[in-house]
Amino acid sequence: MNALVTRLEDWVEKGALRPLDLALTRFIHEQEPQASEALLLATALLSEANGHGHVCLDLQQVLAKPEKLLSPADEPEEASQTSSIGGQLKEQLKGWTLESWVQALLDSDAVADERATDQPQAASSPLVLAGSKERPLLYLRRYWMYERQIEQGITQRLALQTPWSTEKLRSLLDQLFSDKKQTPDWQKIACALAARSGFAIITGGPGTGKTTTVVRLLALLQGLQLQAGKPPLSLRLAAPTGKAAARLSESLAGSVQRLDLGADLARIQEQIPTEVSTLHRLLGSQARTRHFRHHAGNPLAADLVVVDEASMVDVEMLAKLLDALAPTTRLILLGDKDQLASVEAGSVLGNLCLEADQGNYTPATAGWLEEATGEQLPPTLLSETGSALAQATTLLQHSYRFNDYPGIGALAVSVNSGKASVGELKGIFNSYERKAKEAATKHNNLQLIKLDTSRQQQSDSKQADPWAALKSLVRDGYKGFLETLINKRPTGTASREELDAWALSIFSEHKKFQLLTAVRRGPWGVDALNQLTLSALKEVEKLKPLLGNGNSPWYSGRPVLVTRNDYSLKLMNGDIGICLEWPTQDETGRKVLRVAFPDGQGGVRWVLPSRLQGVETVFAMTVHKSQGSEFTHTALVLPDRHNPVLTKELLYTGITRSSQAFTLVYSDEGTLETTLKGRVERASGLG
Ligand SMILES: Nc1ncnc2c1ncn2[C@@H]1O[C@H](COP(=O)(O)OP(=O)(O)OP(=O)(O)O)[C@@H](O)[C@H]1O
Repeated sequence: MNALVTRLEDWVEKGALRPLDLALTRFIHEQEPQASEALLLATALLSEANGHGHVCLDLQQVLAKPEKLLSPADEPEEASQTSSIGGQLKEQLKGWTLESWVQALLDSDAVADERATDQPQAASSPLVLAGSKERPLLYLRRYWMYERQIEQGITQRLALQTPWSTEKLRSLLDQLFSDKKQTPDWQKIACALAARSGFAIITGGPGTGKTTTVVRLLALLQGLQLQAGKPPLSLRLAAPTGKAAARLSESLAGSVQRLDLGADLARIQEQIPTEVSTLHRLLGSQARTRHFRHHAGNPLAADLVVVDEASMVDVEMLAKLLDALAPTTRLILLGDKDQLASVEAGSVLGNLCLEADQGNYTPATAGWLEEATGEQLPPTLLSETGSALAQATTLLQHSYRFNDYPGIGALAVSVNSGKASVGELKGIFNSYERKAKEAATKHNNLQLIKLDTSRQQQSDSKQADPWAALKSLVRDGYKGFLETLINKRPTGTASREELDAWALSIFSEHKKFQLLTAVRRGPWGVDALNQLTLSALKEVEKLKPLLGNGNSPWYSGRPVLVTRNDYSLKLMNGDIGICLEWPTQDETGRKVLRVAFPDGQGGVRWVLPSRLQGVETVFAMTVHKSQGSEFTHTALVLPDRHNPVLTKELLYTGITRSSQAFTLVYSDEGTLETTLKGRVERASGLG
């Protein structure tokens, strides 16, 4: 036993386990001094797996592919150490069978056997064995409870009956979708299915009309309500981050305005909310606790809740949301199932959408849809045995966003298919670069840059800078934003309105380019790329005085990302602000630096730099953090060697952050290949 604990300590030292994983293992050992190695190793591996986004530990997978465990999330320099740790883990597991491991776990009081029950027990064992005989899953009880809450909350809502007749639905749907462009009209189908059920999922890639559809759905539901002479429904909209909430709010306002309802339905328009809050705010987060103001004992007052960017919602958040809703409150999840999953444990939207590509609509659903919408489902999407969830899920299939920029759409589809080779990827880049040249457009819609960073090792100073192409890209990308900062700066007597207008024009320029990185640490991580960008920008003579001398973290032009919610400053995780130097000086004659943030209502919030606690420079941003945001041009930099975070989902998410142009920067062909083949795999009992 001591040998195992020593080994675990060694793994912590080498960064393969977190101190937290060891602490939990020690806790179990203290509770049960006779604990078996099987229990202690399982506890350490489970805790580590939770840290990497798995909701549970799939014991069979551990035995089959131990090398998939204990890999640091984004530190390539530790990969070699990890492989030897992988060897030690294999040795540790030698001779273990699934049956013997399960039996050893069940022999312990720390593990409760819940394989045969769906009902959460009030038992106190910290660990739960669930799943099935063939696929036993080990959970921390908390996570097991979350999954059960989600299953129950969804099942309960799927059983809710629609209060509206098919004729009434059809009549209003026909009015709302009189501009049919696709056959079948998936947006109309999504509205009908979401109106039929107490729970629905509307998923689709970028620009497939999720927001447009939800606005029409809200108009449909509010319209049916008002036509029945009832008071308007209470509708609440939320997103996982402040950034995503602000973006949805903006696009909803536009979509609601564009709704063409005719005079008789115009009053519906006034009853469609455009205000979107973060999920934390919706549920009433409380300082220093995991608990929310709203829960089963104090449910949220709403008839319907819509959650956008649901791919970013983790298992705990969804469980708490469902817990905070009254059993009759309807829930609709919107999001792109193919995007990266949440940072925290779980890949809930992906798990719930496992059947979405196949449709699996029953003949009964197809018949009802034909009556309610006039649309016919393709026979290939029908199944006699489709689940209840499949009947409430719609995959929007046609992207309207990339009509003018088809290169990004083509690239996203190819990467998402999981079948693209490096050769095919290069083919797509080449063909769109060529098209851009033929059309003589200044900016390429797609651009592929290969850096030869192996030359970095050589000390020959006459060698060209291996990072030159990347530096030139960021100089070009951030030029407009920094020039607006310099050229449009108001004079010393500027009014507050003029300062606000200046900041707003800087925000809109800043959204035109964003450098993305796959990893947080190391030479390809956020810090290194922030430094590289800063030094590249300082090579431009007129930008030098602007960007400070390195003595202070605060300088004019520093873009910052808020990394934790600050309710007193009304700043949310994901908000981006820009540090600006006011044209006036303070009473002591010093420069006045303020960080400008969009206030969400078209104005500016100015904050003293010293008041900002959780912020980081964001010339470069991880793809994870970029979720829920969109930029005119994004450039994604891949590291030069393989790393477990490099997956097709990461690449797809990076590509789809771009609205007009995308640049991929890589230096190693093999890494690009493994990225295209990599998959986010997260153990879970859902789906
Ligand atoms: N049925 C339609 N007919 C014509 N244009 C449409 C239709 N649906 C959506 N669009 C247009 O496509 C664009 C993207 O739509 P929308 O914002 O609703 O998509 P989304 O899936 O929410 O996008 P995102 O990926 O940004 O979240 C918008 O300009 C919208 O006006």
